[in-house]
Amino acid sequence: MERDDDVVVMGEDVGKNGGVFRATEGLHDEFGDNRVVDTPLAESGIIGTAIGMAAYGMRPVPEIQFLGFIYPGFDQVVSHAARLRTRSRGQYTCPMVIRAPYGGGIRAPEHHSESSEAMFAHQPGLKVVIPSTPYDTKGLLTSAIRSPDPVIFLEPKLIYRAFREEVPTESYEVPIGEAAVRREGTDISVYTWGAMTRPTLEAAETLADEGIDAEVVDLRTVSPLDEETIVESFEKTGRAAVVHEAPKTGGLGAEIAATLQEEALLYQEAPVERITGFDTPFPLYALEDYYLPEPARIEDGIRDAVEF
Ligand SMILES: Cc1ncc(C[n+]2csc(CCOP(=O)(O)OP(=O)(O)O)c2C)c(N)n1
Repeated sequence: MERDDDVVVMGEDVGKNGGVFRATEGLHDEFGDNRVVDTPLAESGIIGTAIGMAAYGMRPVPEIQFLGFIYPGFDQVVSHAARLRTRSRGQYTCPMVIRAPYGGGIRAPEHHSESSEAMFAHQPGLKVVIPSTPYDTKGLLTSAIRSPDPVIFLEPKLIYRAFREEVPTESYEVPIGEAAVRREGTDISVYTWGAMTRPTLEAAETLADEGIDAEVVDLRTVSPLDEETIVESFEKTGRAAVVHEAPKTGGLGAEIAATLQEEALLYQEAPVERITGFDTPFPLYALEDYYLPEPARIEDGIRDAVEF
């Protein structure tokens, strides 16, 4: 925001209040009413306004308070933001970043915990980014804001303030569309992202004691997928599991499994395991821990694939 006056933050309570998760804290004091805008509770209006601002050269960063509340603005995202470039044959672009806390694990009520990243990944014209570390969050958000096209930037609520990491004060970019191999291994490739990265790494460490050496790939961007890194890892291990919070049916696990079939069938030694949430609406507190993949369930899934 210091470097580019066109970057404007907007959303429900992002200004004086600093946002429900304090992600925009201090920005209003520093940049004032015109750069940090408290909006009405109206997601369609927030995103629609941001699209207009973006089309005319600004770089709006609207916050949707929880991803589960984006649906009133979904029409704006799909019908307009995603296709402004193609509709206008490149005359207009939509350099907008929609930030939204998402995912489960913090005992929030209905609408606050779901993981609908696959819905956005299925829309051509959008990029969908999900960081899993503080360092990546800053670098990916910077890349997203500088991107000429719309980015859906999903922030896993479970890992806000969950751990600390050194983050440079200077500006840097982490490129969109590049996965990170978080743990190298030779027996199975485990693909995950966001808040599931840490329990997956924990499961991999436990399995290492049993002699199962899992490679853990944090996708970081779920659209476009980094097919090169995904396939390269699989060619080494021949086995795969995908861990995501979202329901299994129609989730990105299916997309990754299909990609492996198309690109590396002859390397495949076992069916691709999908370790996911369940095909139900996200449950209330009592069942939340059961719904979300946790290390023991992730370990079981990986064992199944390795022992097939
Ligand atoms: C469509 C939608 N967007 C966001 C929210 C999250 N949310 C819950 S309460 C609230 C603030 C409501 O403030 P106000 O309308 O002034 O009512 P108050 O609770 O202060 O009486 C928000 C943004 C929501 N519940 N639904």
